[in-house]
Amino acid sequence: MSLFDLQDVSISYDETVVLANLNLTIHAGERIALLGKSGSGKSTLLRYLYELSSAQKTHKPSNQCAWAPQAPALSQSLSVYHNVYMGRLNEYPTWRNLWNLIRPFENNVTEIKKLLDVLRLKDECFNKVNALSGGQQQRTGLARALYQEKPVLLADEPVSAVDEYQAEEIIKCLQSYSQTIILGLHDSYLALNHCDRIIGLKDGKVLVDSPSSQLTMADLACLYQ
Ligand SMILES: Nc1ncnc2c1ncn2[C@@H]1O[C@H](COP(=O)(O)OP(=O)(O)OP(=O)(O)O)[C@@H](O)[C@H]1O
Repeated sequence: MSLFDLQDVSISYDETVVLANLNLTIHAGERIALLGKSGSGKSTLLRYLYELSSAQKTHKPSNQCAWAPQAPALSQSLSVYHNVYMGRLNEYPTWRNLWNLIRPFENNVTEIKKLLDVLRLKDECFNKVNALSGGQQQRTGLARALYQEKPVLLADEPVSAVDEYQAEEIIKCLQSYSQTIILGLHDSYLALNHCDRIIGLKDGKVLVDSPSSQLTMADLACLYQ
């Protein structure tokens, strides 16, 4: 089943075309890494896909995509727990959400702590976001997206602020929460080892689009020259 089918799509900011004449089909179950040097358009493409999925939601019960941007909009004066819980606000009635603000529900705390454990944020669960580092805040945004348990996850640089060991753990975690993942990454090694398809952007175009099993690190060097 195709989730996204872009035919000759160009994406612009005002008059400036960032990605031109894209032809991309993305299927359910794929684990895709978007690669390319800074400014090549990875975030632009991810945001476009998320907006497309949001626009399509009138035809579906709900948006099937969770979105973890590079700079998540977090409520700084609330705890990590409450920011993650916000991923599911729409699932519950208002009275329950208000009650949870004062007295968190045990089942939600258990679920969220399990997720925070993988993201190495468990000890921060009830700390306010404004006391966290940039990397911890980014992972809080990622936890909020994962907590939605949507079948598709679009994540922009989800592991840019962690060490390589933790990056591998986090990518595995993303794969266990969502059937389809599309990640903007800077690390070609991680992309080759944890994703099954690589889409490489350069000069406003798709320069590479292949199964990662058919690519080596040397094949990806062209994206950064
Ligand atoms: N809101 C915006 N308005 C105008 N131009 C933008 C906007 N956002 C991004 N751009 C431009 O679009 C191009 C692609 O940016 P984008 O953020 O998608 O790249 P990227 O590959 O995600 O970069 P990075 O790896 O640094 O995050 C860049 O030239 C950037 O300056």
